[in-house]
Amino acid sequence: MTAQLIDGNALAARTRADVARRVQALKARGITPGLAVILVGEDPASQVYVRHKVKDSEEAGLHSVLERHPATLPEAELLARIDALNKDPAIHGILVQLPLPRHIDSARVLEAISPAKDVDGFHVASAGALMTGQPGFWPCTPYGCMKMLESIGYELRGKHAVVIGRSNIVGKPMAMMLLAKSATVTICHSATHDLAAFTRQADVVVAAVGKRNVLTADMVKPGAVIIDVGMNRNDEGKLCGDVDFEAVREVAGWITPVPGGVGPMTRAMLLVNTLEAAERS
Ligand SMILES: Nc1nc(=O)c2c([nH]1)NC[C@@H]1CN(c3ccc(C(=O)N[C@@H](CCC(=O)O)C(=O)O)cc3)C=[N+]21
Ligand SMILES: [Mg+2]
Repeated sequence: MTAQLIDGNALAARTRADVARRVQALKARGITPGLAVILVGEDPASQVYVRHKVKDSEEAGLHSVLERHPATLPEAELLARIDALNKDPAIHGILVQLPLPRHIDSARVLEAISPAKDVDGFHVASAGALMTGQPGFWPCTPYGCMKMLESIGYELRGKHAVVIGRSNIVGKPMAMMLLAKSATVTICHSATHDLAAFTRQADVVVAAVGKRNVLTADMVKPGAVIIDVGMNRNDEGKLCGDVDFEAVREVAGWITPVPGGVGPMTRAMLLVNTLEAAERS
């Protein structure tokens, strides 16, 4: 059996088209959704990512502002910029690209963003809202994973979902979203004894570790749904996920590729969150 692919590029394109339609409807009411993206420093990967985010938003008809600051920007100045954007009525979403330079306290910066404009969903208020089932912004990567599961009509209720990874950005919010759909959720991490014993029981595995071949074919129950959040480089320098894709696809029922899986959906969900921030304003 060869797994069916969950095509993140195609789903992201449909999501962006839907956002573009809703943006036009908002514009007809005199509201243009606005996204501010703040980049501190010259990290090459971050420069590529923020350019993508700005391009995506412009193509969907959003107004976007890219703010670039030198790596030496004092934390107080960054906080002052966030304060100004919090008060700017043309801006509905604020994203501070991570990682930040070491002299800046990332947690303090993320907490300075108004929860009403927290389209990354990284504020503690957003995390608390997700955990307690209240309205708030969901982090784009796990939210995109949920949309991928939804796109194949997968019923999570009563299923065993194993999340590998416990970051605040992916693993923990992913577990909360799966739990909200009444899955039985296990969170595995670097201290887990016998990871394979858990993944072999899983109907759904979400791999979000940031290490190649964390999930191999012998660790997968036949027919399981495999969501690969990893973004790594193989020995040839090619982008690859956390899953041993070619071998696992012969066992799994569904699988997301890297590239072309979770990454494009992460970007699309940022547009959705920004649009919804404007709709709520
Ligand atoms: N405040 C903040 N929010 C973020 O959401 C955030 C961040 N900081 N810092 C960096 C990470 C990384 N990230 C990616 C999203 C999509 C792709 C993506 O679209 N990847 C493509 C391939 C890209 C390529 O070819 O290099 C894919 O998987 O198909 C990649 C990386 C968002 N991040
Ligand atoms: Mg990703």
